[in-house]
Amino acid sequence: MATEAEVLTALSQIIDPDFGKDIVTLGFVKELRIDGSHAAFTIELTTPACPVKEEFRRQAEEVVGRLPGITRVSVNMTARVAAGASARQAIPGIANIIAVASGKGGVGKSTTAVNLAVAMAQTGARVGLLDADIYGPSVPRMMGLSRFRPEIDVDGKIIYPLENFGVKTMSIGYLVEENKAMIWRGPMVAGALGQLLGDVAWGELDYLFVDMPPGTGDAQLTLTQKVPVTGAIMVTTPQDIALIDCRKGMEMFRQVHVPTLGMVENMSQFICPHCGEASHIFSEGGAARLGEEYQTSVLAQIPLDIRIRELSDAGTPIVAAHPDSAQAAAYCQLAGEVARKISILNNRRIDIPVVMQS
Ligand SMILES: Nc1ncnc2c1ncn2[C@@H]1O[C@H](COP(=O)(O)OP(=O)(O)OP(=O)(O)O)[C@@H](O)[C@H]1O
Repeated sequence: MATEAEVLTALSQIIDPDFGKDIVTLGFVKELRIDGSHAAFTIELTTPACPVKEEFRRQAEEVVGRLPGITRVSVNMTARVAAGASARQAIPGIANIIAVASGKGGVGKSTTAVNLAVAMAQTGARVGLLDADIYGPSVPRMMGLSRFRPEIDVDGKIIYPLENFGVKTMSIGYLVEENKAMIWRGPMVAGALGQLLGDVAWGELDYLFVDMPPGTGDAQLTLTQKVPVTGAIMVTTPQDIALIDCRKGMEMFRQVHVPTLGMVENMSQFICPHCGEASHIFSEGGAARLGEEYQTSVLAQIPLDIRIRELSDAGTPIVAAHPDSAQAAAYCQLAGEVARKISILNNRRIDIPVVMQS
């Protein structure tokens, strides 16, 4: 019969590529039990969106299954998302707040935020989406919730988020007529956003995405200082004018010590639906070059695609409407990359205990 120590030694051959350590040392292996020839254990990852989740399961079954005396291996894959340092102090229950930002307007920031949030929720993570784009809130429409109004408790102190596609959402668009918010100045915007964060019954969330207002003005700066952000994602198109503004956005985050998790190159290419040829309508390669300069990477390239636009307009993000499409796969890749980057960031801040639970 194999011993627990032998199973752990076998499992210590599995290396997490992001942390550069084996999964036993990282404390991922839990609840190990050996019952005759049956070995059962849990692998607890740092995110349910882990891109190598299935690979870990396969390797674990293989290395333990090879041990003499073991004929059956049961691996239970779970995840516990660690809280980012800033988020941990600020809003109880919300582990990580991620700003989805763009230097330039109209580059597809909201479309990206919405599809990213839905893709992340599909992995089993607990996800919220805060529409902080006070001047042009798009989340209600893109999430198919524009006809609904949130419940507010009798004292007017707690606002309940509206949920669709597994994502809890809040938007100024649910509460204020659009043309009223349009004329708000920076401090009012920051005040309203503070309220949307603090007074909303978000519950327990692994990731709260914030669809930021476009640009790098005062309102954005105040917001990044007010909201305890774990990291920021910059959405850009590949054209020079958008990249110049993207650079300004990254500079702004640098100033307020918010790490940039990476960039999303939206509308990166257009695939002709008739002949299948790819055209780089907004140029190519620019985001990668900017990424090198800022020591950050392009997390995903999203094509310019008519269905992405049509489905956003219709209130069913493509990730929910066609989860098996190539377009949805690009957003799922983005979700995996974002989760990875956050895990790496939070792992640097906390000491992972090397304690086994049995
Ligand atoms: N990859 C894409 N393919 C096709 N259309 C897209 C894509 N991304 C965004 N769009 C469309 O481009 C328009 C602008 O997108 P979106 O509202 O997401 O941009 P934004 O950067 O959030 O804008 P704003 O500056 O107004 O906040 C929308 O009509 C949207 O449907």
